[in-house]
Amino acid sequence: MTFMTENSALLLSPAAYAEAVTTALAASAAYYGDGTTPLGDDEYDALLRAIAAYEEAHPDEALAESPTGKVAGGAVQGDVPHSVPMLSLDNVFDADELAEWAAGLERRLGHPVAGWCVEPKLDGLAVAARYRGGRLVQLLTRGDGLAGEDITHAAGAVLGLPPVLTEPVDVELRGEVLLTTAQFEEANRIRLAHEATPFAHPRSGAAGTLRAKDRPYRIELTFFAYGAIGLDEDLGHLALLEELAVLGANTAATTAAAPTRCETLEQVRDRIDAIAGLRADLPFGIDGVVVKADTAEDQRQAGNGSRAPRWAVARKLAAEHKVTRLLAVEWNVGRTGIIAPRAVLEPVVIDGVTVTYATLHNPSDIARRGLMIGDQVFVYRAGDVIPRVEAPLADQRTGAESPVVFPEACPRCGDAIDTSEQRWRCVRGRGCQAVASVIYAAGRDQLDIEGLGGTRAVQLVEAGLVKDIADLFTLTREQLLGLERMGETSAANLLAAIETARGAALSRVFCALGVRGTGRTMSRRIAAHFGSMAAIRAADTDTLAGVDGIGTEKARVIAAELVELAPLLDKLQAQQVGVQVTEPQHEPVPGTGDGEAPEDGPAGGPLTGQAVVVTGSMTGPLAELSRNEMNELIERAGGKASSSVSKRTTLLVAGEKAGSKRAKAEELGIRILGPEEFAALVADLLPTP
Ligand SMILES: NC(=O)c1ccc[n+]([C@@H]2O[C@H](COP(=O)([O-])OP(=O)(O)OC[C@H]3O[C@@H](n4cnc5c(N)ncnc54)[C@H](O)[C@@H]3O)[C@@H](O)[C@H]2O)c1
Ligand SMILES: [Zn+2]
Repeated sequence: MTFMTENSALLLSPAAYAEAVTTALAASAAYYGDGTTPLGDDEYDALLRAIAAYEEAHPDEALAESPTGKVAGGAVQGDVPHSVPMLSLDNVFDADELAEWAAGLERRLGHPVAGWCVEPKLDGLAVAARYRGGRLVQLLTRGDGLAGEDITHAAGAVLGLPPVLTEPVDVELRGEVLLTTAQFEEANRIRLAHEATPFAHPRSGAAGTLRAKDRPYRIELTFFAYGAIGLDEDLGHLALLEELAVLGANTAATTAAAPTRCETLEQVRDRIDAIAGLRADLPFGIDGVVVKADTAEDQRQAGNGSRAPRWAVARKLAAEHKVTRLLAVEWNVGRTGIIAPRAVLEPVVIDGVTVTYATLHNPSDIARRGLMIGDQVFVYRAGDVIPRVEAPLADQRTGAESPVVFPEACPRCGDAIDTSEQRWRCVRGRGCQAVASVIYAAGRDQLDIEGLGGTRAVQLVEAGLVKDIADLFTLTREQLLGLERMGETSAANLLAAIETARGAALSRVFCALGVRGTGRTMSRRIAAHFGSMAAIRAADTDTLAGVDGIGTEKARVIAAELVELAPLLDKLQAQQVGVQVTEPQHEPVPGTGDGEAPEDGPAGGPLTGQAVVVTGSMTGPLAELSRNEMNELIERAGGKASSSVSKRTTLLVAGEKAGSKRAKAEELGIRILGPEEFAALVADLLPTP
């Protein structure tokens, strides 16, 4: 398919236009049929906008079967005529379009709208439920809007749609049938137990379930009423909803996103924002917020178009489900030895965020969903949840897909995998991590323990002497001498190096922990911000987010890691590691948390107020310093170290072979010093060799 981009799509030829129409019709037929469409809703909407734009530019070429202006895009039919047409809704995509739409409505009315109702746009299927004498006699789909399909057989499984109303009235209820999140999960549990393919997402599950006739199992759905025919015609919309609830039907009034009366457009916008904010926590999916003129009088006066009423509009929210390709499955070993699969995706933007990875929970999850590498998959992301792969679009397979390869040995240490539980685990458990974390912690930019390289780390872990980095500090000479190829001298040297590490700066000890999302720079910032390990441990997510460069998301990860690391941190504290306060203390400066202001470090140092970047190789007194040590030096001197040159950079230390950073600094007129000049500037702070 040639068409894919959002919003910007243009159809350039009659052939492209015809292809787009065919694609849209096929997608709609699948969407309203069994829900197996290959397109995400955003893509479908963009496709329709492109088709409409082409038709506006070339009115003579418009095809009769075009979806433009038709309920359900003209792709579905029905054989039971509706009492009153079941219409769709016009869409707006932002606050400006909403204001424009409202102004148009008020122009048409010739007076301001006498109050609005704002309610969730439930992401399911529209149905009409006919009651005679208070008894449910027929359930219909929307179909093409004029006639629907009879789905009365499904009524018994729909919660909120009473078989008998509280009053013996003749009425037709209209509303949405959907699978709540819990019903969706239960549905897929049931489907898998019956060896049926899982539903790709809740809406398609609802569509399939309503139309299915002879399933050997029952899947429960939920109804929300939002309209009726045959009640008092002078009821405003909110009053009508109340009446429906009295009759026994479920309405959105029972939810956190309850329909709300708004007097002004500003209140409407606030309520839309509020409902959008609730979205991730609602127990069912919404794909927008519906704004309706509330009074019956305004509705009558505005009237209906052929596809949609003129007194209501849907403010669409970004889709939470997107279709993309599963490129690979990665296997990551966690701290406790859990081996977890992760989906690598063709990058896809969901609600403004580019998603490249998604969780797959555990190996059986992959098997259960029948995923294959190369599959088109539905990916779900809402609010702060970790994106997850919902299901493959099995009917989109080309034959080029390949099975997901499950690891036979631990991807980190190569030892065996314990597959007896749902979550796989390296047989070494935490020990699997131990070697890697000891090597990392002993590294030059962390605890800098000379003589503790890869081989030694493996030896120590295998001998059972070291399970985590705290164990290093209780090693004895006798224990070391018991190891192969360990003589008196090496043992003494190693113990001495470990003893030095006991007094390492807080930033280095923190860095040695290998907390996810914190490298050297971040560790220095955290250490400088809090000043002690106790203060870091006491910090909650909000406090952590106050550290320059840590967003809320990262703060949450760090806080969670610190909780997980508590036993290790206790051990380190007992060993007096990282308790020495060697970090420059500093109070966060309010109002300067813009990411680049040189705010860290003690006042009064030679680099106070300077934003410093180092490039090229250092010579002279600085020759021995790693880049991290250079950055530590800059911060000790009151400056702020950064790795890239920007307008805010005030000083570049350029050594030999300085390249593009130097050029950029020259271009920006930034002060440049050679290593020797810089060394002179900070001479008092240089480590004594
Ligand atoms: N992915 C695809 O292939 C594909 C194909 C066809 C349609 N679609 C999606 O469906 C949309 C068009 O479908 P549509 O015509 O059903 O229109 P719609 O979903 O944009 O809006 C109209 C429908 O909203 C529903 N609705 C939910 N809550 C409501 C409330 N509180 N008050 C009134 N109505 C409410 C009703 O069912 C109504 O028929 C497209 O914008 C697209 O996102 C997707
Ligand atoms: Zn392992």
